[in-house]
Amino acid sequence: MDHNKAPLLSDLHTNAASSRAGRWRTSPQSAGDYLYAGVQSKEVGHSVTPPGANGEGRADAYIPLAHERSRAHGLGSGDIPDFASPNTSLLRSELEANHFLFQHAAPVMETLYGQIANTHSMVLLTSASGMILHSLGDNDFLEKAQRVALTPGMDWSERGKGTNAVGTALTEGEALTVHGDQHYLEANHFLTCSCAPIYDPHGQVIGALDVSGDRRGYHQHTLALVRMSAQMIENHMFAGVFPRAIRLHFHARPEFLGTLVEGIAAFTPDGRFLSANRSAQFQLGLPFNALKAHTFSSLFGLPISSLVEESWGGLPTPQQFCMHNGVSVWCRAQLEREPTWAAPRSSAGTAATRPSASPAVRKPRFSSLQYLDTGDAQVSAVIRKLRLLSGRDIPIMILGETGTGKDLLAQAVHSDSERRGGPFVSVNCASIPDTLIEAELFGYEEGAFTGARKKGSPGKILQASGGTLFLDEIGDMPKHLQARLLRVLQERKVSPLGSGKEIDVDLAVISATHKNPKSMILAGDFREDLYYRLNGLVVKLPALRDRTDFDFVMRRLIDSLCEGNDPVAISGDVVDMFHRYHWPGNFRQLHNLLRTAVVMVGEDRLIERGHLPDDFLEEVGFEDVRDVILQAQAVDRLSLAQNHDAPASLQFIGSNESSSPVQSLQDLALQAMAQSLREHKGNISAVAKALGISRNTIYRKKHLLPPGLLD
Ligand SMILES: Nc1ncnc2c1ncn2[C@@H]1O[C@H](COP(=O)(O)OP(=O)(O)OP(=O)(O)O)[C@@H](O)[C@H]1O
Repeated sequence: MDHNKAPLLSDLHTNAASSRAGRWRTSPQSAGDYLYAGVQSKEVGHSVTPPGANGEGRADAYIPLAHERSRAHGLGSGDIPDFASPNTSLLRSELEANHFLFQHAAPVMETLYGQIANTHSMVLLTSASGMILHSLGDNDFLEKAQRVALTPGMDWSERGKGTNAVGTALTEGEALTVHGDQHYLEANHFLTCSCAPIYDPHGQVIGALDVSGDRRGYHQHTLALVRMSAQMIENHMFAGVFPRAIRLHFHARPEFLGTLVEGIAAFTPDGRFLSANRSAQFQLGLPFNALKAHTFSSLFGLPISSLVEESWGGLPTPQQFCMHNGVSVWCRAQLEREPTWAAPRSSAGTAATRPSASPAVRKPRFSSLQYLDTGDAQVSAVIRKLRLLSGRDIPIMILGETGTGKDLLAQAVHSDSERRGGPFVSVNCASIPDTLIEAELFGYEEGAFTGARKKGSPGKILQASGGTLFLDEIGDMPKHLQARLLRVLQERKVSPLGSGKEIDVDLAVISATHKNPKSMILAGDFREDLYYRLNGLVVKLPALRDRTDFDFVMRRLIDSLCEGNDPVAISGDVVDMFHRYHWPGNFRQLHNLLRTAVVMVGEDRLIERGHLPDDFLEEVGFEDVRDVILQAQAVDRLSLAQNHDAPASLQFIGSNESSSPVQSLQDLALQAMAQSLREHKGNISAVAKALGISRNTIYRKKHLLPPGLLD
């Protein structure tokens, strides 16, 4: 038989999708499986555990096939192996060629040897061709080993020695044990050998790690040790190979991050797959070659920029991602070096005034739930709920003032869902004239009405089939169309205007409104049945003024607006003003304001009061006065409650103190807040109620209040 045709075990596996022979038998049910799978034994056979007892019948299959290949190589089992002295010049050139492997393997071999010392065995490193490059071993066994040529420079390929752990593991691409008489050559029957192939970060077998010993000293844990050590070598090699890569470390259980069994995958700064270690391949359920066609976002459903954003600036906390196969894993990202487009993450508070550390050329903004989860507790809770519903096609209704990011959130839900490959079709029910909305939504046949386009139009609902339909400003949908929409949602069929036929549609529906749907129902403007059809989950986005991550989102917006120019900082005065303002237009307003300011800043790259529009400054000024009046009222309420003769603020204004009344009123208001906080033991809602001010006003004054009152 031609040895090239000699069968591999992997040939027998119908779902062996990998170039790494025989490795991919099944996809993981859970990434946690790898905790065990990564170290499990593939024992060919020995006298303690009978061949085949270790699952899948594979052990039985190795030996006959390997023996068949050995015969095909022209070997006879009784042959005396070639124990001639090793060819030193060949060894030298093989060592040079395998310098990278040797460098990473040598320290691991030492550690492994430490584990097996005094067990009459030795540790061997071989090249991909099966030549022994390095050996460490017990003296008593070494002598015997030398007799069977377990020394550097000797060839242990299947072609040279027939079935043996090194040769067979390299041929099958699988870790395995060959025990006693399972060696093809009788001369090797006194051995027990466990070997794992070593893969380089490009997915190629570059060598093998082996523990060989006297068969009487067999221990069933040896293969697991060898396998783990090979993985250790592979993980070491991984680190320095992709200098500009983004490295992702992941595992189903966060406590396994940073351990030997974590998955490691590398991506280019624009998200292309570079490499993955064994655990990563196992967890992703794809072999190396199949992964090459993937990107970070096709595997993790997120743009790589959001990962950079999350992980930049120190040791990031692990984040939970859902992989393409539905398995959820904890991830930590490491940047080998800052990609030119990475925007540094700033923290909340004063850091918001800091400019980026380097020119921030960001990729276009992406939409994903992860991207939007920037630290505000209410937003995080919304995102948590949406993640739980992901993939269930439960209708979602997003509430929130104008500009709070309802549209962006809907896009994020879509791009994190299994429908992300399908269309995301947005219809703004408020911006389409009543007369056209029906045609726009349901489509029309050619000539269905005057002004209709020549060839007709499929309509937004049909366009969204296979993806997500986003009905923005659903509260503005004309009532007569609400019934029609309800029918589409119930029956999942659409009938274009002027056509008698009904077409099946398959879509997820997200709706949004800045209005209060319940009040609209009460007022008779919104059909209750449609509301209940749309509100599988209702989530509310907070107003910008109420967000506790204001500083972070502001900083991120500024960074994205700098777009490759020098970074821009923002003065403390402006930040304070932003904190005081109530932002009726929310993100949209902040975005517009900052866009102008970033263009207007001079060479000192600092946004100051003068870079803000006059009407905005006027409004802030008005709000400041209103704030003072509110605070004065709060003080008065408190003093009246304490039976003072006259309201404290009025008493004060009537006195002849020289300091500014505005400043002093603020002090009084602060005192009132502090006192009330003490009385209500820090319960902000109770204080807000008692003083007649918003909770947010209290939060905004946090930095001016005595420490410990508001923690
Ligand atoms: N979390 C965020 N970070 C930065 N920008 C945001 C964020 N959310 C929204 N934006 C920006 O604010 C603007 C308004 O967002 P979006 O259209 O999603 O709001 P909306 O609530 O749907 O508004 P409307 O109710 O008026 O339709 C967009 O430019 C969007 O990119």
